Amino acid sequence: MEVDGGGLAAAAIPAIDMGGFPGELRRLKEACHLWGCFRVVNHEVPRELMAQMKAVVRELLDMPQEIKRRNTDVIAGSGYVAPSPANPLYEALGLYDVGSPEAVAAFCNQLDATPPQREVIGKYAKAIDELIMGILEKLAESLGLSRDLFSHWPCQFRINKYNFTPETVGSSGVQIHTDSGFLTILQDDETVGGLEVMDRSSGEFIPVDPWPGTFLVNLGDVAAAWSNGRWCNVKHRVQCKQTVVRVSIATFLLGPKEEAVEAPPELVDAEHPCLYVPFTYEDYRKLRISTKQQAGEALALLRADSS
Ligand SMILES: O=C(O)CCC(=O)C(=O)O
Ligand SMILES: [Fe+2]
Repeated sequence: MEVDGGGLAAAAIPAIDMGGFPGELRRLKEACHLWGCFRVVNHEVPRELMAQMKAVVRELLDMPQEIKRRNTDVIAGSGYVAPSPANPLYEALGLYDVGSPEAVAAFCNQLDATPPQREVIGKYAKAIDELIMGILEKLAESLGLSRDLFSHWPCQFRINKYNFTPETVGSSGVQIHTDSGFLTILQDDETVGGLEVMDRSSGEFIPVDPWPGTFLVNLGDVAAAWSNGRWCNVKHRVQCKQTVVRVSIATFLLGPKEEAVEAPPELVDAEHPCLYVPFTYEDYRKLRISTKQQAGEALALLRADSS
């Protein structure tokens, strides 16, 4: 696949060539350790499908509020998010469990999606699932693990719209947070910037410039715990910098549905004692909501050495 050149900032965040393995393993490992995020380039999701999905998402988000409100929560916070006093510029639609044909059909029915829109959503879900599987395989390999460690973890779509206007330049579209799950595949806006990730070494926010045809992968809190602290959960936010509507599509690979999140035994030894007590993703999600700690701080409550 052809990849357009990235901007200066895109060069700072590691770009991983999906066609470049096993050569890319060392850079992938470093990206997870130092950044908790990376761009994936040269992947197999067709550019045309990415564009079609963006168009469908814009159409759905442009529907009247009374229709969007039918997209109700399946798990806490998974459905429609209306603009609020805390986040007046932001709204989102959500689909929990992208891998379930029933869940996809329910989402499409709620929003009166047309047959062509349904077809695009279905194709995109399949293509992203394959991309996730490919990335997970490489992530496991980068740690010297080869087993299929992540099968049947549910995925959630969230399609985000930022209603940026001239008056809102300089304000926040989404506050600093980490993603709660294992990893996120983000198709950011093709032209409108605003996403920023924290450089852990300096604490500074680095702009993630649009880079059409690529995805940004963010590691979340579950990945930090599962890897026994080898990987970091990237802090990020969205700032209003331009006066144009910004649209992004996030696919979250959350965590195991019923079993506990815990580091595989290969990642625990005398030099790397187990950092976190086992926890279920659902309990962790509730903990983040109840403590209002959205930037990974809630993980500290699950430290094995906390009394
Ligand atoms: O819109 C973006 O670029 C980022 C969205 C995000 O961080 C999220 O949905 O968790
Ligand atoms: Fe996020």
